[in-house]
Amino acid sequence: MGCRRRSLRRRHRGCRQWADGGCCRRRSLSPARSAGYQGNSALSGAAILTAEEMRAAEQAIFDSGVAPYALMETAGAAAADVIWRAGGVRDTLVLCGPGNNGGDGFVIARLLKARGVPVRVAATGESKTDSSQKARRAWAGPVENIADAAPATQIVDALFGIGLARGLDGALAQRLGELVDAAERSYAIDVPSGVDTDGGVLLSPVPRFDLCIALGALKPAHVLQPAAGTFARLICADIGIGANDAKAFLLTPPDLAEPAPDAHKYTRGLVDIVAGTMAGAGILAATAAAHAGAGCVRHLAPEPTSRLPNAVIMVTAPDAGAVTKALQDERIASVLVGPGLGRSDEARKRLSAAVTAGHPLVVDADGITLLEAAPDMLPVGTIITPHEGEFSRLFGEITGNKIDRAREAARRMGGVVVYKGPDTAIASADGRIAVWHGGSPWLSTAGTGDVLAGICAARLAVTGDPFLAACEAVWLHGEAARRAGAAFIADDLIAHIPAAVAARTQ
Ligand SMILES: NC(=O)C1=CN([C@@H]2O[C@H](COP(=O)(O)OP(=O)(O)OC[C@H]3O[C@@H](n4cnc5c(N)ncnc54)[C@H](OP(=O)(O)O)[C@@H]3O)[C@@H](O)[C@H]2O)[C@@H](O)CC1
Ligand SMILES: [K+]
Repeated sequence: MGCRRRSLRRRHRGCRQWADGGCCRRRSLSPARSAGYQGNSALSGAAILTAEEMRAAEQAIFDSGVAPYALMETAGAAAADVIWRAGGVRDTLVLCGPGNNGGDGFVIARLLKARGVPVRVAATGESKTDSSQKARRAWAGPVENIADAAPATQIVDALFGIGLARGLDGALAQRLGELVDAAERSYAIDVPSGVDTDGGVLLSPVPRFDLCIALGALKPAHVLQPAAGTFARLICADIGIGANDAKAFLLTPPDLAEPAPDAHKYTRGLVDIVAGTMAGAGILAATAAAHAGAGCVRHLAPEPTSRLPNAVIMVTAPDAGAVTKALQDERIASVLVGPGLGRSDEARKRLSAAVTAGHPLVVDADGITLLEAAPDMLPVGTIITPHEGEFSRLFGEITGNKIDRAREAARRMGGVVVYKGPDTAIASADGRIAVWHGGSPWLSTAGTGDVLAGICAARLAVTGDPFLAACEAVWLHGEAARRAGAAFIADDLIAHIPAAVAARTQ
């Protein structure tokens, strides 16, 4: 065990992938700002702040002596700079709401105009905050009524940000949609107007923007569906917000290490897959585990099969007693149970054998279903990988957004929850949360969950750290899918795991 851990110590690289200042989803922060997050193991990505946390972070800046209007100028300048670089000199219409998001819009309009961009401004009505009134006064041009404003090549949505309290009224939502549809390029300032910042849901119809410019930090709406689907690309502009107290972070690519020079298959990690009657799922999981860095994988199934890779050791374990016996091996570094397990009484016994064996554990699929709303029966540190339906069956109703639900579930079970979906929240019982989003939509195909569970088991065997293992697995799974391209099946996905591992190995 000690040798295995020593050989696989690793560090994440912080936000190096964003150092190019690229303007795309999952490329957002400056390296200088992200450096502050590096102390949080496996959590070196961009901070995700709720509206309340964002206001607290802003207040900290004000308390340090920065005037609110100065911060608005900083935010508007950062956004204007992005729009200038992306759009250059194109006729632009900036839509301004009554609050500080609208104030940002007036600053953006003024600064773009100063750069020679033909800019018009349309507002919903009066500006209601001190800062937004100041920004409006500094805008020297006319202010049109949104209802009558002519379309433009570029649209900037500065109607509502984190202060949106309810859905837009029908006429305004429709007008916003028409203007965005008519434009060649569209930008949402901070969040697209109509999305619930914390919930990640749509409070009224929201058009799809080309680019969302998050101000200061990411918000749940930037990473959780369906809100995260309302823009094609995302950039987070640095406005000097300190987010060291953030509880949730964007998942970043892991840094993996080669096996130690003196490694052998057991020091690299022996993974046992406790399979059941539905052979395919267990085979997918075992094959994925074997491709994700484990030293050795054993497949414990009721029946022999000829469909396993030669490198996977087939162990015929016809009943739970045989599973218990096979798991009495101190070399085992992790056990996966669930894929293809079935839901019979015998499956339940096999699950029990896996759960009580005393090894680091990953539970997926039927294993989760068989727990029957008793997640606390799992050993501390277990990784579970539920999709939406499995999560609800296991934990029942938990309030809050997906990040909140994952956090509470991890606390209740005392382990790591990989709450799967197009947005996957990875939560640890100690409160750490990483969110992965923006992956290939082709992952929505049968068997990919089994592959993810197998990768989790491999990384758990390699690292001995459940949260780190889950973070690595989710990233590797998403990266393998990206490399697999379109219309792949789960079997194809496995072939791309080694390249994903290689891409992150020093
Ligand atoms: N703090 C700072 O200095 C900085 C903040 N920054 C920026 O400020 C943004 C947050 O600003 P904010 O808090 O003023 O809220 P914001 O999103 O503009 O909207 C609130 C207004 O909208 C109104 N309203 C709400 N829902 C509505 C609806 N459905 N239909 C109609 N009206 C509705 C609401 O009125 P009420 O609910 O009272 O009726 C209120 O008047 C943030 O996202 C970032 O862009 C940056 O500049 C950095 C510096
Ligand atoms: K907005």
